Amino acid sequence: MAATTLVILGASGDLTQRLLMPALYRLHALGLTRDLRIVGYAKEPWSREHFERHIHKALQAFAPDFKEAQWNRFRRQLDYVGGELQADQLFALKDKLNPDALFYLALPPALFGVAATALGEAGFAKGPRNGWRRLVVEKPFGTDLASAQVLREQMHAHWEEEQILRIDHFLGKETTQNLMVFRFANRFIEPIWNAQHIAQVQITYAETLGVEKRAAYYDKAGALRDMLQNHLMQLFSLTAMAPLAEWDAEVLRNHKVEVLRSVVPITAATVDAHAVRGQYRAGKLGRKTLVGYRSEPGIGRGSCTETFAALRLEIDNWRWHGVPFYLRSGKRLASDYSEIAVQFREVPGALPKAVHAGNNWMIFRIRPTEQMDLLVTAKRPGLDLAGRPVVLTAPYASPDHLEFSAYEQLLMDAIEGDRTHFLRFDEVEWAWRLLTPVLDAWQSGTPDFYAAGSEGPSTQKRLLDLGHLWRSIARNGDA
Ligand SMILES: NC(=O)C1=CN([C@@H]2O[C@H](COP(=O)(O)OP(=O)(O)OC[C@H]3O[C@@H](n4cnc5c(N)ncnc54)[C@H](OP(=O)(O)O)[C@@H]3O)[C@@H](O)[C@H]2O)C=CC1
Ligand SMILES: O=C1O[C@H](COP(=O)(O)O)[C@@H](O)[C@H](O)[C@H]1O
Repeated sequence: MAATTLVILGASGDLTQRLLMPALYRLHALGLTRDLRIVGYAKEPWSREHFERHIHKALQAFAPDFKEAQWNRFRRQLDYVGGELQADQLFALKDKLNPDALFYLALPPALFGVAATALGEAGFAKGPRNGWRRLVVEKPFGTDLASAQVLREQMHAHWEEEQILRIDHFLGKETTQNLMVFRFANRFIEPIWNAQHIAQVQITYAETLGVEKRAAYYDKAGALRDMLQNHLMQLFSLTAMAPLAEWDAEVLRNHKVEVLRSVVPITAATVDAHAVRGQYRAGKLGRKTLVGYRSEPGIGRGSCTETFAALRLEIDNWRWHGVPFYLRSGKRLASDYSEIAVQFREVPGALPKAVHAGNNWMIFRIRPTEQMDLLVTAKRPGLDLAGRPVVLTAPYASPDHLEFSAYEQLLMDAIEGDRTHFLRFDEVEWAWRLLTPVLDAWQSGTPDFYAAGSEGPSTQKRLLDLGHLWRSIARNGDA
Protein backbone atom coordinates (compact mmCIF):
# COMPACT_ATOMS: atom_id res chain seq x y z
CA MET A 1 0.00 0.00 0.00
CA ALA A 2 1.40 3.41 -0.99
CA ALA A 3 1.28 6.14 1.66
CA THR A 4 -2.37 7.16 1.80
CA THR A 5 -4.35 9.75 3.74
CA LEU A 6 -7.79 8.97 5.10
CA VAL A 7 -9.71 12.07 6.15
CA ILE A 8 -12.75 11.36 8.30
CA LEU A 9 -15.27 14.19 8.18
CA GLY A 10 -17.45 13.90 11.25
CA ALA A 11 -14.59 12.57 13.37
CA SER A 12 -16.19 13.58 16.65
CA GLY A 13 -19.27 11.44 15.99
CA ASP A 14 -20.60 8.08 17.08
CA LEU A 15 -19.75 6.14 13.91
CA THR A 16 -16.12 7.22 14.11
CA GLN A 17 -15.79 6.19 17.74
CA ARG A 18 -17.73 2.95 17.69
CA LEU A 19 -17.00 1.48 14.30
CA LEU A 20 -14.42 3.29 12.16
CA MET A 21 -11.62 3.77 14.67
CA PRO A 22 -11.84 0.25 16.14
CA ALA A 23 -11.68 -1.11 12.57
CA LEU A 24 -8.70 1.08 11.66
CA TYR A 25 -6.97 0.16 14.91
CA ARG A 26 -7.31 -3.56 14.17
CA LEU A 27 -6.17 -3.23 10.55
CA HIS A 28 -3.14 -1.38 11.84
CA ALA A 29 -2.48 -4.03 14.49
CA LEU A 30 -2.55 -6.67 11.76
CA GLY A 31 0.03 -4.70 9.81
CA LEU A 32 -2.31 -3.97 6.89
CA THR A 33 -2.37 -0.18 7.02
CA ARG A 34 1.04 0.87 8.27
CA ASP A 35 1.31 3.65 5.67
CA LEU A 36 -2.05 5.16 6.41
CA ARG A 37 -2.34 8.65 7.85
CA ILE A 38 -5.72 9.25 9.49
CA VAL A 39 -6.87 12.84 9.78
CA GLY A 40 -10.00 13.57 11.80
CA TYR A 41 -11.99 16.63 10.74
CA ALA A 42 -14.88 18.08 12.76
CA LYS A 43 -16.29 21.36 14.03
CA GLU A 44 -14.63 21.11 17.44
CA PRO A 45 -11.51 23.28 17.73
CA TRP A 46 -9.52 20.40 19.22
CA SER A 47 -5.77 19.98 19.27
CA ARG A 48 -4.26 16.78 17.93
CA GLU A 49 -3.65 15.69 21.54
CA HIS A 50 -7.29 16.25 22.44
CA PHE A 51 -8.39 14.17 19.46
CA GLU A 52 -5.96 11.43 20.48
CA ARG A 53 -7.45 11.36 23.98
CA HIS A 54 -10.95 11.19 22.50
CA ILE A 55 -10.02 8.25 20.27
CA HIS A 56 -8.05 6.54 23.05
CA LYS A 57 -11.17 6.50 25.21
CA ALA A 58 -13.27 5.25 22.30
CA LEU A 59 -10.89 2.39 21.58
CA GLN A 60 -10.76 1.39 25.23
CA ALA A 61 -14.53 1.09 25.09
CA PHE A 62 -15.09 -0.35 21.63
CA ALA A 63 -11.95 -2.08 20.31
CA PRO A 64 -11.86 -5.75 21.19
CA ASP A 65 -8.36 -6.75 22.38
CA PHE A 66 -7.32 -3.17 23.03
CA LYS A 67 -3.65 -2.95 24.12
CA GLU A 68 -1.80 0.15 25.27
CA ALA A 69 1.40 -0.87 23.46
CA GLN A 70 -0.48 -1.23 20.20
CA TRP A 71 -2.26 2.07 20.81
CA ASN A 72 1.09 3.83 21.19
CA ARG A 73 1.98 2.72 17.68
CA PHE A 74 -1.47 3.46 16.24
CA ARG A 75 -1.72 6.97 17.71
CA ARG A 76 1.22 8.09 15.55
CA GLN A 77 -1.07 7.69 12.52
CA LEU A 78 -3.60 10.17 13.89
CA ASP A 79 -3.96 13.83 13.18
CA TYR A 80 -6.77 16.35 13.52
CA VAL A 81 -8.04 19.52 11.86
CA GLY A 82 -11.00 21.50 13.20
CA GLY A 83 -13.31 23.40 10.86
CA GLU A 84 -16.68 23.82 9.24
CA LEU A 85 -17.75 22.11 6.03
CA GLN A 86 -16.62 25.04 3.88
CA ALA A 87 -13.99 25.01 1.17
CA ASP A 88 -11.85 27.76 2.74
CA GLN A 89 -11.71 25.89 6.08
CA LEU A 90 -11.27 22.44 4.56
CA PHE A 91 -8.33 23.83 2.66
CA ALA A 92 -6.33 23.52 5.91
CA LEU A 93 -6.17 19.79 5.13
CA LYS A 94 -4.10 20.40 2.03
CA ASP A 95 -0.65 19.81 3.53
CA LYS A 96 -1.80 16.65 5.24
CA LEU A 97 -2.84 14.86 2.04
CA ASN A 98 -0.70 12.25 0.34
CA PRO A 99 -1.08 11.96 -3.45
CA ASP A 100 -3.46 9.09 -2.64
CA ALA A 101 -6.27 10.27 -0.38
CA LEU A 102 -9.78 9.30 0.54
CA PHE A 103 -12.45 11.31 2.31
CA TYR A 104 -14.95 9.51 4.50
CA LEU A 105 -18.26 11.29 5.12
CA ALA A 106 -19.15 10.13 8.65
CA LEU A 107 -21.67 12.94 8.79
CA PRO A 108 -25.41 13.34 9.18
CA PRO A 109 -26.88 12.39 5.77
CA ALA A 110 -28.26 15.90 5.23
CA LEU A 111 -24.63 17.09 4.99
CA PHE A 112 -23.36 14.62 2.38
CA GLY A 113 -24.05 17.01 -0.50
CA VAL A 114 -22.64 20.02 1.34
CA ALA A 115 -19.46 18.16 2.27
CA ALA A 116 -18.91 16.69 -1.21
CA THR A 117 -19.35 20.12 -2.74
CA ALA A 118 -17.05 21.85 -0.25
CA LEU A 119 -14.35 19.21 -0.79
CA GLY A 120 -14.70 19.70 -4.54
CA GLU A 121 -14.47 23.48 -4.22
CA ALA A 122 -11.35 23.06 -2.10
CA GLY A 123 -9.87 21.23 -5.10
CA PHE A 124 -9.64 17.85 -3.37
CA ALA A 125 -11.68 15.81 -5.83
CA LYS A 126 -8.83 16.00 -8.31
CA GLY A 127 -5.60 14.45 -7.09
CA PRO A 128 -2.14 15.04 -8.49
CA ARG A 129 -1.16 13.08 -11.59
CA ASN A 130 0.55 10.41 -9.51
CA GLY A 131 -2.35 9.88 -7.11
CA TRP A 132 -6.06 9.20 -6.68
CA ARG A 133 -8.93 10.69 -4.73
CA ARG A 134 -11.98 8.81 -3.44
CA LEU A 135 -15.08 9.77 -1.53
CA VAL A 136 -16.67 7.28 0.86
CA VAL A 137 -20.31 8.06 1.63
CA GLU A 138 -22.24 6.58 4.53
CA LYS A 139 -25.86 5.59 4.30
CA PRO A 140 -28.61 6.58 3.79
CA PHE A 141 -28.17 7.98 0.29
CA GLY A 142 -31.25 10.19 0.06
CA THR A 143 -34.57 9.73 1.79
CA ASP A 144 -36.58 8.89 -1.33
CA LEU A 145 -36.13 8.71 -5.08
CA ALA A 146 -36.18 12.46 -5.71
CA SER A 147 -33.77 13.37 -2.91
CA ALA A 148 -31.34 10.59 -3.93
CA GLN A 149 -31.31 11.96 -7.48
CA VAL A 150 -30.66 15.49 -6.23
CA LEU A 151 -27.82 14.22 -4.06
CA ARG A 152 -26.31 12.37 -7.00
CA GLU A 153 -26.30 15.60 -9.04
CA GLN A 154 -24.68 17.49 -6.20
CA MET A 155 -21.95 14.89 -5.86
CA HIS A 156 -21.35 14.55 -9.57
CA ALA A 157 -20.67 18.27 -9.87
CA HIS A 158 -17.17 17.54 -8.53
CA TRP A 159 -16.78 13.78 -8.24
CA GLU A 160 -16.90 11.06 -10.89
CA GLU A 161 -19.14 8.07 -10.15
CA GLU A 162 -15.99 5.85 -10.11
CA GLN A 163 -14.57 7.92 -7.24
CA ILE A 164 -17.66 7.52 -5.05
CA LEU A 165 -17.85 4.53 -2.71
CA ARG A 166 -21.32 4.27 -1.19
CA ILE A 167 -21.15 2.16 1.94
CA ASP A 168 -23.67 -0.48 2.83
CA HIS A 169 -21.98 -2.27 5.69
CA PHE A 170 -23.97 -5.44 5.02
CA LEU A 171 -21.83 -5.89 1.91
CA GLY A 172 -18.85 -6.27 4.22
CA LYS A 173 -20.47 -9.05 6.23
CA GLU A 174 -19.08 -12.53 5.75
CA THR A 175 -22.48 -14.08 5.08
CA THR A 176 -23.25 -11.56 2.37
CA GLN A 177 -19.97 -12.17 0.60
CA ASN A 178 -20.38 -15.90 1.08
CA LEU A 179 -23.69 -15.79 -0.77
CA MET A 180 -21.78 -15.04 -3.94
CA VAL A 181 -19.07 -17.61 -3.32
CA PHE A 182 -21.41 -20.38 -2.25
CA ARG A 183 -23.91 -19.82 -5.04
CA PHE A 184 -21.41 -19.72 -7.86
CA ALA A 185 -18.57 -21.93 -6.67
CA ASN A 186 -20.63 -25.08 -6.18
CA ARG A 187 -21.75 -27.14 -9.13
CA PHE A 188 -24.98 -28.41 -7.55
CA ILE A 189 -26.48 -25.03 -6.60
CA GLU A 190 -26.97 -23.11 -9.85
CA PRO A 191 -29.11 -25.76 -11.63
CA ILE A 192 -31.67 -25.68 -8.80
CA TRP A 193 -31.53 -21.94 -8.00
CA ASN A 194 -34.71 -21.01 -9.81
CA ALA A 195 -38.50 -21.11 -9.74
CA GLN A 196 -38.64 -24.72 -10.81
CA HIS A 197 -37.05 -25.81 -7.54
CA ILE A 198 -37.45 -22.94 -5.11
CA ALA A 199 -40.80 -22.23 -3.47
CA GLN A 200 -40.07 -19.09 -1.46
CA VAL A 201 -37.28 -16.99 0.03
CA GLN A 202 -37.44 -15.28 3.43
CA ILE A 203 -34.92 -12.61 4.38
CA THR A 204 -35.21 -11.56 8.02
CA TYR A 205 -33.19 -9.09 10.09
CA ALA A 206 -34.73 -9.05 13.55
CA GLU A 207 -33.26 -7.00 16.38
CA THR A 208 -34.00 -6.88 20.10
CA LEU A 209 -32.54 -3.36 20.15
CA GLY A 210 -34.95 -0.48 20.30
CA VAL A 211 -34.37 2.98 18.95
CA GLU A 212 -31.56 3.52 21.52
CA LYS A 213 -30.04 7.02 21.33
CA ARG A 214 -30.92 7.58 17.69
CA ALA A 215 -34.41 9.01 18.08
CA ALA A 216 -33.75 12.12 16.00
CA TYR A 217 -32.57 10.08 13.03
CA TYR A 218 -34.80 7.02 13.41
CA ASP A 219 -38.08 8.78 13.88
CA LYS A 220 -37.61 10.47 10.51
CA ALA A 221 -36.32 7.34 8.83
CA GLY A 222 -38.29 4.31 10.04
CA ALA A 223 -37.55 0.66 9.33
CA LEU A 224 -38.18 0.77 5.58
CA ARG A 225 -35.57 3.46 4.99
CA ASP A 226 -33.20 2.29 7.73
CA MET A 227 -32.98 -1.40 6.82
CA LEU A 228 -35.10 -2.51 3.85
CA GLN A 229 -34.18 0.06 1.21
CA ASN A 230 -30.48 -0.63 1.58
CA HIS A 231 -29.33 -3.70 3.52
CA LEU A 232 -32.19 -6.10 2.80
CA MET A 233 -32.51 -5.05 -0.84
CA GLN A 234 -28.82 -5.89 -1.20
CA LEU A 235 -29.28 -9.34 0.34
CA PHE A 236 -32.28 -9.78 -1.93
CA SER A 237 -30.48 -8.87 -5.14
CA LEU A 238 -27.43 -10.99 -4.28
CA THR A 239 -29.72 -13.96 -3.63
CA ALA A 240 -31.63 -13.51 -6.88
CA MET A 241 -29.05 -12.30 -9.38
CA ALA A 242 -27.86 -14.37 -12.33
CA PRO A 243 -24.33 -15.80 -12.42
CA LEU A 244 -21.64 -13.36 -13.50
CA ALA A 245 -19.94 -13.73 -16.84
CA GLU A 246 -16.84 -12.17 -15.36
CA TRP A 247 -15.76 -11.49 -11.79
CA ASP A 248 -15.81 -7.74 -12.00
CA ALA A 249 -17.36 -5.00 -9.86
CA GLU A 250 -19.30 -3.47 -12.76
CA VAL A 251 -20.64 -6.81 -13.98
CA LEU A 252 -21.73 -7.67 -10.44
CA ARG A 253 -23.52 -4.39 -10.01
CA ASN A 254 -25.15 -4.71 -13.45
CA HIS A 255 -26.54 -8.07 -12.34
CA LYS A 256 -27.90 -6.68 -9.09
CA VAL A 257 -29.59 -3.85 -10.95
CA GLU A 258 -31.10 -6.36 -13.39
CA VAL A 259 -32.84 -8.02 -10.44
CA LEU A 260 -34.22 -4.73 -9.14
CA ARG A 261 -35.44 -3.79 -12.60
CA SER A 262 -37.33 -7.08 -12.83
CA VAL A 263 -39.27 -6.62 -9.61
CA VAL A 264 -42.99 -6.17 -10.19
CA PRO A 265 -43.59 -2.52 -9.22
CA ILE A 266 -45.63 -1.88 -6.10
CA THR A 267 -48.28 0.76 -6.74
CA ALA A 268 -50.64 2.75 -4.54
CA ALA A 269 -53.29 0.12 -5.33
CA THR A 270 -51.10 -2.86 -4.37
CA VAL A 271 -49.23 -1.53 -1.32
CA ASP A 272 -51.37 -3.43 1.17
CA ALA A 273 -50.73 -6.73 -0.59
CA HIS A 274 -46.98 -6.09 -0.66
CA ALA A 275 -46.08 -4.19 2.48
CA VAL A 276 -46.84 -4.27 6.20
CA ARG A 277 -45.62 -1.82 8.79
CA GLY A 278 -45.61 -2.10 12.55
CA GLN A 279 -44.61 -0.16 15.63
CA TYR A 280 -43.71 -1.63 19.00
CA ARG A 281 -45.81 -1.00 22.04
CA ALA A 282 -44.74 -1.75 25.59
CA GLY A 283 -43.90 -5.38 26.16
CA LYS A 284 -41.52 -7.85 27.78
CA LEU A 285 -38.34 -9.49 26.63
CA GLY A 286 -37.44 -12.24 29.08
CA ARG A 287 -37.77 -10.55 32.44
CA LYS A 288 -37.14 -7.09 31.08
CA THR A 289 -40.09 -4.74 30.76
CA LEU A 290 -39.79 -2.56 27.70
CA VAL A 291 -41.50 0.74 26.95
CA GLY A 292 -43.32 1.32 23.71
CA TYR A 293 -41.75 3.27 20.85
CA ARG A 294 -43.84 6.35 21.55
CA SER A 295 -42.51 6.45 25.13
CA GLU A 296 -38.85 6.28 24.08
CA PRO A 297 -36.85 9.45 24.82
CA GLY A 298 -36.97 11.86 21.88
CA ILE A 299 -39.95 10.21 20.15
CA GLY A 300 -43.20 12.12 19.70
CA ARG A 301 -46.17 10.66 21.57
CA GLY A 302 -48.17 10.41 18.35
CA SER A 303 -45.33 9.18 16.11
CA CYS A 304 -46.44 6.89 13.30
CA THR A 305 -42.92 5.88 12.29
CA GLU A 306 -42.68 2.18 11.56
CA THR A 307 -40.23 0.15 13.66
CA PHE A 308 -41.05 -2.98 11.65
CA ALA A 309 -41.45 -3.36 7.91
CA ALA A 310 -42.16 -6.41 5.81
CA LEU A 311 -42.34 -6.68 2.04
CA ARG A 312 -43.42 -9.24 -0.48
CA LEU A 313 -41.46 -8.84 -3.70
CA GLU A 314 -42.09 -10.68 -6.93
CA ILE A 315 -39.56 -10.91 -9.71
CA ASP A 316 -40.95 -11.14 -13.19
CA ASN A 317 -38.15 -12.89 -15.02
CA TRP A 318 -37.51 -16.41 -16.32
CA ARG A 319 -35.61 -17.49 -13.25
CA TRP A 320 -37.99 -16.33 -10.54
CA HIS A 321 -41.49 -15.99 -11.95
CA GLY A 322 -43.92 -17.28 -9.26
CA VAL A 323 -41.48 -17.26 -6.31
CA PRO A 324 -42.34 -14.78 -3.55
CA PHE A 325 -39.44 -13.11 -1.78
CA TYR A 326 -40.43 -12.01 1.74
CA LEU A 327 -38.24 -9.39 3.41
CA ARG A 328 -38.69 -8.08 6.93
CA SER A 329 -36.83 -6.25 9.63
CA GLY A 330 -37.80 -4.71 12.92
CA LYS A 331 -36.69 -3.37 16.26
CA ARG A 332 -37.59 -4.79 19.69
CA LEU A 333 -38.43 -8.21 18.35
CA ALA A 334 -38.17 -11.50 20.21
CA SER A 335 -34.53 -12.25 19.38
CA ASP A 336 -31.48 -11.11 17.46
CA TYR A 337 -32.02 -13.41 14.58
CA SER A 338 -31.12 -12.85 10.96
CA GLU A 339 -30.93 -15.05 7.94
CA ILE A 340 -31.63 -15.65 4.30
CA ALA A 341 -33.77 -18.77 4.14
CA VAL A 342 -34.51 -20.47 0.84
CA GLN A 343 -37.23 -23.10 0.77
CA PHE A 344 -37.22 -25.71 -1.97
CA ARG A 345 -40.33 -27.20 -3.50
CA GLU A 346 -41.71 -30.53 -2.32
CA VAL A 347 -40.48 -33.74 -3.87
CA PRO A 348 -43.00 -35.87 -5.80
CA GLY A 349 -44.91 -38.30 -3.59
CA ALA A 350 -43.54 -41.69 -4.69
CA LEU A 351 -41.97 -42.42 -1.31
CA PRO A 352 -43.01 -44.77 1.48
CA LYS A 353 -45.52 -42.88 3.67
CA ALA A 354 -43.30 -43.04 6.78
CA VAL A 355 -40.55 -41.09 5.06
CA HIS A 356 -42.51 -37.79 5.33
CA ALA A 357 -40.15 -35.84 3.15
CA GLY A 358 -40.27 -32.26 4.47
CA ASN A 359 -39.32 -29.27 2.38
CA ASN A 360 -35.62 -28.66 2.13
CA TRP A 361 -34.36 -25.30 3.33
CA MET A 362 -31.00 -23.72 2.62
CA ILE A 363 -30.32 -21.13 5.30
CA PHE A 364 -27.57 -18.57 5.33
CA ARG A 365 -27.57 -17.55 8.97
CA ILE A 366 -26.18 -14.18 9.99
CA ARG A 367 -27.21 -14.06 13.65
CA PRO A 368 -26.96 -15.28 16.33
CA THR A 369 -24.11 -17.10 14.57
CA GLU A 370 -22.83 -17.00 11.04
CA GLN A 371 -23.32 -20.45 9.56
CA MET A 372 -25.00 -22.31 6.73
CA ASP A 373 -27.68 -24.88 7.44
CA LEU A 374 -29.13 -27.27 4.92
CA LEU A 375 -32.34 -28.92 6.15
CA VAL A 376 -32.80 -32.32 4.56
CA THR A 377 -34.67 -35.55 5.17
CA ALA A 378 -32.59 -38.63 5.89
CA LYS A 379 -33.38 -42.15 7.03
CA ARG A 380 -34.23 -42.60 10.68
CA PRO A 381 -31.87 -45.31 11.99
CA GLY A 382 -33.76 -48.53 12.57
CA LEU A 383 -35.54 -51.38 10.86
CA ASP A 384 -38.16 -49.24 9.15
CA LEU A 385 -37.72 -47.14 6.06
CA ALA A 386 -38.69 -43.95 7.82
CA GLY A 387 -37.42 -40.43 7.46
CA ARG A 388 -36.34 -37.75 9.91
CA PRO A 389 -35.26 -34.15 9.45
CA VAL A 390 -31.51 -33.60 9.61
CA VAL A 391 -29.61 -30.32 9.59
CA LEU A 392 -26.28 -30.24 7.81
CA THR A 393 -24.45 -27.35 9.38
CA ALA A 394 -21.35 -25.54 8.23
CA PRO A 395 -20.23 -23.08 10.89
CA TYR A 396 -18.47 -20.04 9.63
CA ALA A 397 -15.80 -19.27 12.17
CA SER A 398 -12.68 -21.34 11.84
CA PRO A 399 -9.59 -21.23 14.03
CA ASP A 400 -7.50 -21.25 10.83
CA HIS A 401 -8.95 -18.06 9.45
CA LEU A 402 -8.88 -14.49 10.65
CA GLU A 403 -12.28 -12.85 10.58
CA PHE A 404 -12.81 -9.23 9.71
CA SER A 405 -15.68 -7.00 10.74
CA ALA A 406 -17.76 -5.39 7.99
CA TYR A 407 -16.06 -2.03 8.50
CA GLU A 408 -12.61 -3.62 8.47
CA GLN A 409 -13.44 -5.31 5.15
CA LEU A 410 -14.90 -2.20 3.57
CA LEU A 411 -12.24 0.23 4.78
CA MET A 412 -9.58 -2.05 3.32
CA ASP A 413 -11.50 -2.26 0.03
CA ALA A 414 -11.90 1.52 -0.05
CA ILE A 415 -8.18 2.04 0.46
CA GLU A 416 -7.38 -0.52 -2.22
CA GLY A 417 -9.97 0.91 -4.61
CA ASP A 418 -12.03 -2.27 -4.91
CA ARG A 419 -15.60 -1.16 -5.66
CA THR A 420 -17.13 -4.65 -5.62
CA HIS A 421 -18.77 -4.21 -2.24
CA PHE A 422 -19.98 -0.64 -2.65
CA LEU A 423 -23.21 0.59 -4.19
CA ARG A 424 -23.40 2.14 -7.62
CA PHE A 425 -25.93 4.94 -7.91
CA ASP A 426 -28.37 3.00 -10.10
CA GLU A 427 -28.70 0.29 -7.41
CA VAL A 428 -29.67 2.91 -4.87
CA GLU A 429 -31.98 4.60 -7.38
CA TRP A 430 -33.81 1.39 -8.28
CA ALA A 431 -34.28 0.48 -4.66
CA TRP A 432 -35.81 3.90 -4.02
CA ARG A 433 -37.93 3.61 -7.16
CA LEU A 434 -39.41 0.36 -5.89
CA LEU A 435 -40.04 1.57 -2.35
CA THR A 436 -41.07 5.19 -2.82
CA PRO A 437 -44.73 4.21 -3.54
CA VAL A 438 -44.75 2.37 -0.21
CA LEU A 439 -43.29 5.37 1.61
CA ASP A 440 -45.86 7.61 -0.06
CA ALA A 441 -48.72 5.36 1.02
CA TRP A 442 -47.37 5.26 4.57
CA GLN A 443 -47.47 9.02 4.92
CA SER A 444 -50.98 8.62 6.23
CA GLY A 445 -52.61 6.03 8.47
CA THR A 446 -51.00 4.23 11.38
CA PRO A 447 -48.72 1.22 11.68
CA ASP A 448 -50.01 -2.03 13.15
CA PHE A 449 -48.89 -2.35 16.75
CA TYR A 450 -46.93 -5.27 18.15
CA ALA A 451 -45.72 -5.96 21.65
CA ALA A 452 -42.02 -5.34 22.26
CA GLY A 453 -40.34 -8.74 22.51
CA SER A 454 -42.78 -10.40 20.10
CA GLU A 455 -42.64 -11.70 16.51
CA GLY A 456 -43.87 -8.40 15.07
CA PRO A 457 -47.39 -7.49 13.93
CA SER A 458 -49.68 -10.40 13.19
CA THR A 459 -50.74 -8.62 9.98
CA GLN A 460 -47.43 -9.61 8.36
CA LYS A 461 -49.17 -12.92 7.57
CA ARG A 462 -51.21 -11.28 4.87
CA LEU A 463 -48.14 -11.06 2.62
CA LEU A 464 -47.70 -14.83 2.49
CA ASP A 465 -48.88 -17.26 -0.15
CA LEU A 466 -51.22 -19.99 1.00
CA GLY A 467 -49.17 -22.72 2.70
CA HIS A 468 -46.26 -20.44 3.58
CA LEU A 469 -45.48 -19.52 7.19
CA TRP A 470 -43.08 -16.93 8.52
CA ARG A 471 -40.10 -18.57 10.17
CA SER A 472 -40.14 -17.99 13.91
CA ILE A 473 -38.11 -15.08 15.21
CA ALA A 474 -38.40 -16.27 18.81
CA ARG A 475 -37.03 -19.70 17.92
CA ASN A 476 -34.36 -18.57 15.47
CA GLY A 477 -36.25 -19.81 12.49
CA ASP A 478 -37.51 -23.13 13.82
CA ALA A 479 -41.18 -23.83 13.28
N1 LIG B 1 -23.56 5.53 14.43
C1 LIG B 1 -23.79 4.36 13.81
O1 LIG B 1 -23.88 3.29 14.41
C2 LIG B 1 -23.96 4.33 12.34
C3 LIG B 1 -23.97 5.49 11.60
N2 LIG B 1 -24.11 5.42 10.24
C4 LIG B 1 -24.08 6.64 9.45
O2 LIG B 1 -22.90 7.37 9.72
C5 LIG B 1 -23.13 8.75 9.63
C6 LIG B 1 -22.69 9.44 10.90
O3 LIG B 1 -23.47 8.95 11.97
P1 LIG B 1 -23.09 9.20 13.50
O4 LIG B 1 -21.63 9.19 13.70
O5 LIG B 1 -23.93 8.26 14.26
O6 LIG B 1 -23.64 10.67 13.72
P2 LIG B 1 -23.25 11.69 14.87
O7 LIG B 1 -24.35 12.66 14.93
O8 LIG B 1 -22.82 10.99 16.10
O9 LIG B 1 -21.92 12.40 14.30
C7 LIG B 1 -21.91 13.09 13.11
C8 LIG B 1 -20.67 13.94 12.93
O10 LIG B 1 -21.04 15.01 12.08
C9 LIG B 1 -20.73 16.25 12.70
N3 LIG B 1 -21.71 17.30 12.37
C10 LIG B 1 -23.01 17.36 12.71
N4 LIG B 1 -23.58 18.46 12.23
C11 LIG B 1 -22.59 19.13 11.59
C12 LIG B 1 -22.54 20.37 10.88
N5 LIG B 1 -23.61 21.12 10.73
N6 LIG B 1 -21.36 20.74 10.34
C13 LIG B 1 -20.26 19.96 10.47
N7 LIG B 1 -20.25 18.80 11.13
C14 LIG B 1 -21.39 18.39 11.68
C15 LIG B 1 -20.78 15.95 14.17
O11 LIG B 1 -20.03 16.94 14.84
P3 LIG B 1 -20.48 17.40 16.31
O12 LIG B 1 -20.06 16.27 17.17
O13 LIG B 1 -19.73 18.64 16.51
O14 LIG B 1 -21.97 17.61 16.24
C16 LIG B 1 -20.12 14.59 14.20
O15 LIG B 1 -18.71 14.72 14.07
C17 LIG B 1 -24.62 8.91 9.33
O16 LIG B 1 -24.77 9.06 7.96
C18 LIG B 1 -25.22 7.60 9.79
O17 LIG B 1 -26.39 7.28 9.06
C19 LIG B 1 -24.19 4.23 9.59
C20 LIG B 1 -24.19 3.04 10.27
C21 LIG B 1 -24.11 2.99 11.70
O1 LIG C 1 -27.54 0.26 9.41
C1 LIG C 1 -28.08 -0.20 10.38
O2 LIG C 1 -27.79 -1.46 10.77
C2 LIG C 1 -27.97 -1.88 12.11
C3 LIG C 1 -27.92 -3.41 12.10
O3 LIG C 1 -26.70 -3.84 11.60
P1 LIG C 1 -25.66 -4.64 12.49
O4 LIG C 1 -24.57 -4.97 11.57
O5 LIG C 1 -25.26 -3.68 13.60
O6 LIG C 1 -26.39 -5.81 13.03
C4 LIG C 1 -29.29 -1.38 12.66
O7 LIG C 1 -29.35 -1.66 14.05
C5 LIG C 1 -29.40 0.10 12.46
O8 LIG C 1 -30.69 0.54 12.87
C6 LIG C 1 -29.21 0.47 11.01
O9 LIG C 1 -29.10 1.88 10.89
